Amino acid sequence: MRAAVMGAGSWGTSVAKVLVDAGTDTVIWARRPELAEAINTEHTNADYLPGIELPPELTATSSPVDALMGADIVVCGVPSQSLRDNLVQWTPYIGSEASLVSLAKGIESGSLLRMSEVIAEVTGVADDRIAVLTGPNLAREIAEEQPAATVIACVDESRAVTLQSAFSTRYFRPYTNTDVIGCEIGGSAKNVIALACGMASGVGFGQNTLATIITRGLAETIRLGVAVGAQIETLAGLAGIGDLVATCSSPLSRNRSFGARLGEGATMAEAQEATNGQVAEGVKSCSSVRALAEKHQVPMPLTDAVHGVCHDGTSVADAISSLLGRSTKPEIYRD
Ligand SMILES: NC(=O)c1ccc[n+]([C@@H]2O[C@H](COP(=O)([O-])OP(=O)(O)OC[C@H]3O[C@@H](n4cnc5c(N)ncnc54)[C@H](O)[C@@H]3O)[C@@H](O)[C@H]2O)c1
Ligand SMILES: O=P(O)(O)OC[C@H](O)CO
Repeated sequence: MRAAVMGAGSWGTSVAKVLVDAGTDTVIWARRPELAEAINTEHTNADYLPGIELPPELTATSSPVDALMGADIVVCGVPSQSLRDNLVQWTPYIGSEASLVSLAKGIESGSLLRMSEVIAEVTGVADDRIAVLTGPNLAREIAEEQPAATVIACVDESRAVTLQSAFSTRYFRPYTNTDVIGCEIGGSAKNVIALACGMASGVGFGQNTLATIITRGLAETIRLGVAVGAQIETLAGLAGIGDLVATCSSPLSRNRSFGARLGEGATMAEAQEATNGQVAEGVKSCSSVRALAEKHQVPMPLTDAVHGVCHDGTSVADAISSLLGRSTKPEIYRD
């Protein structure tokens, strides 16, 4: 097995390390030649994972063609809104039998497609060769080899099992799932809910508020998931509640950190600084998740509130008042 990890940000680099540690021959593509050089010679990626020693077996290149040639597994490790443009460049060099694995947790703006749908549309690859890797996986903790589980989802269960083995290490434990939709909805929605948790924490609210947002965030994620064909069990698992809890609770989360700065009174530009130049997917995906919910007539009040703060100039205080001012309802409802 040979893997190409396309994207040398924090998660692409951690996943490349996992693959090498799992015994999979791996090359990582970095946009900047100097980063590829640093990975090859110093075995570090100081911008994204400072202090982490990468395995010497991991090779890097700034040529997407060199990375993709002969790869059995192509791991898509760039942010959601740049995946389409990158895939257009990569497609001619992707092998006819290769598995494509999406790492990105977002919904494409405009098209409202999930990342596996973007991959299928651009590359023309059939669904049974497209997989998603998602779960409670903060990149730095995985790079530090802290134990964690994840999900590898593919409609072709046997391909998911093959990939499971390519990504299995003594610290990283993948479970298979055939519910690609549920895994992608869980991964995209949790970033938006983590922004809300960050805002609450930035304002100074404690654990009751956070638990309320996580639980009601899961409720609206399940409503959206069910409307687009996800299984509730998936959202009750690692790709749903698991990732939601990790992202909403950790100061390592870029989405939570971004929200926390907004809750403290920072502007959007100031909040961006809290992520050290790394992507906080929920900032853009709150609009596409909201649009997807509107398309399916699914109420997502927390997502609406986050969208209002990030894109409509609503203050965090007004967003909170408006959420608490909504009419009372039963805990469980579907419409
Ligand atoms: N970091 C994590 O803990 C983590 C964990 C699981 C999933 N993810 C998801 O993985 C995806 C990638 O996130 P990340 O954490 O590696 O992000 P990052 O910001 O750390 O790195 C993004 C990488 O993509 C590259 N990039 C950015 N824009 C690009 C473009 N237009 N064309 C080509 N390359 C571009 C950057 O140079 C960088 O190498 C996101 O969807 C994120 O939600 C992240
Ligand atoms: O840092 P975040 O907020 O992008 O979250 C990282 C991962 O998705 C957690 O599983």
